[in-house]
Amino acid sequence: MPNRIDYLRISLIDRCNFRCQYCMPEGEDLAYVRQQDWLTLDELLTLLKAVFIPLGFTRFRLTGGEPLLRPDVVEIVRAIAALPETADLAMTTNAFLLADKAAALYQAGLRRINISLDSLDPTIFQQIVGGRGRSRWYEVWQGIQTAHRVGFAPLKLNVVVIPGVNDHEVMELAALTLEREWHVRFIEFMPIGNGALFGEKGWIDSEAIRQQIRDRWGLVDAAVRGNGPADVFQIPGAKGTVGFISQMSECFCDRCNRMRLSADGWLRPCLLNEIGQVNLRSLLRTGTPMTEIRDRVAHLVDIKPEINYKQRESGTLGTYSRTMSQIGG
Ligand SMILES: Nc1nc2c(ncn2[C@@H]2O[C@H](COP(=O)(O)OP(=O)(O)OP(=O)(O)O)[C@@H](O)[C@H]2O)c(=O)[nH]1
Ligand SMILES: C[S@@+](CC[C@H](N)C(=O)[O-])C[C@H]1O[C@@H](n2cnc3c(N)ncnc32)[C@H](O)[C@@H]1O
Ligand code: SF4
Ligand code: SF4
Repeated sequence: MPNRIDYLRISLIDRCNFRCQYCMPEGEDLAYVRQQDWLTLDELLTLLKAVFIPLGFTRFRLTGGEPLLRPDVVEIVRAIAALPETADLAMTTNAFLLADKAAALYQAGLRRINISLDSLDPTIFQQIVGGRGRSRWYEVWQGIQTAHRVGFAPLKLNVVVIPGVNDHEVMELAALTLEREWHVRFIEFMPIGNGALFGEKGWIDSEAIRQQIRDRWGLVDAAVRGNGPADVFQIPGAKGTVGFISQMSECFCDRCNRMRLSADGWLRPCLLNEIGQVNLRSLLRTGTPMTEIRDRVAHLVDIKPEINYKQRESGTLGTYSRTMSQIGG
């Protein structure tokens, strides 16, 4: 029985205020989508109401680039949260601008937020996210604290583990869950965004990290689940959980439940396979009847199992014309 495809990751913008080494390294020349090519709020709502919701999509995640750079992000949240069919609305952000925006986002109806935090050391953090001067770790930490205070729950922290860069911090990051109701997820580095860095260092198997945690504190299965691919565990007695997103060492494509919509309206059936993409913005703007657009998307949903990524065994991925920041992770 194929999985139900009901989760849409919506990238609001392909720009970012960070330059994470593993995603959009400094110095790399990226062609950004022109602002007039962004799907407008009206176009996004039209697609949700007339295409995605009728096809059974009810769970939505706003991502980017950095979604908080999108000027109308609060209005977008309010509009999607107000749709009666929305069963879940979440955001993935680097949290640099979150301290100022957390309350407005919460009031607009956002309840769940995943934040990238690759290091607890401001110097290492700055090395990972790029930029000079005072580390931007402090604003991010402030953003996380504010989100917690405002009431976002579950609050998840995403850590991309880069061998030789932040892997020595894994235990300290896992320890955040002991006293706080936070959910720390370790993500295996994927070779999309910075092939050179990946080539040198590769990824660390989730099981190796689990074993370190098990040896120190013990580890049991946790009941808390998200919509995504994380396997979730808990240190006995901890308030939060530790999750593992193991796209390199373990395959979760057989439970894939999602598609991705880029800021300029390209619908992408699989993160790691460029086959089958369709430009919904262009269909919309050329007046294609909504029934026809819906049929095109319904067809993609039907054939998604054939498109889903299958080259995992080789341990390498293809070359991609769009990187993670452009797709939304
Ligand atoms: N290969 C692959 N990786 C994914 C997929 N979905 C999420 N990921 C990875 O998991 C990371 C974190 O995802 P999030 O944006 O936090 O979303 P999520 O894990 O789906 O969210 P929850 O609903 O909270 O479980 C992404 O940046 C990717 O690295 C997917 O479909 N395929
Ligand atoms: C592309 S970012 C967009 C949202 C936001 N800017 C952020 O960083 O949370 C979404 C997620 O992709 C992850 N990511 C980016 N490049 C990656 C890579 N090469 N391998 C694994 N995860 C990656 C990030 O860590 C982040 O959790
Ligand atoms: S991971 Fe997120 S914060 Fe880092 S460069 Fe990519 S889009 Fe920006
Ligand atoms: S790689 Fe493709 S098929 Fe596999 S989980 Fe990610 S989006 Fe789904």
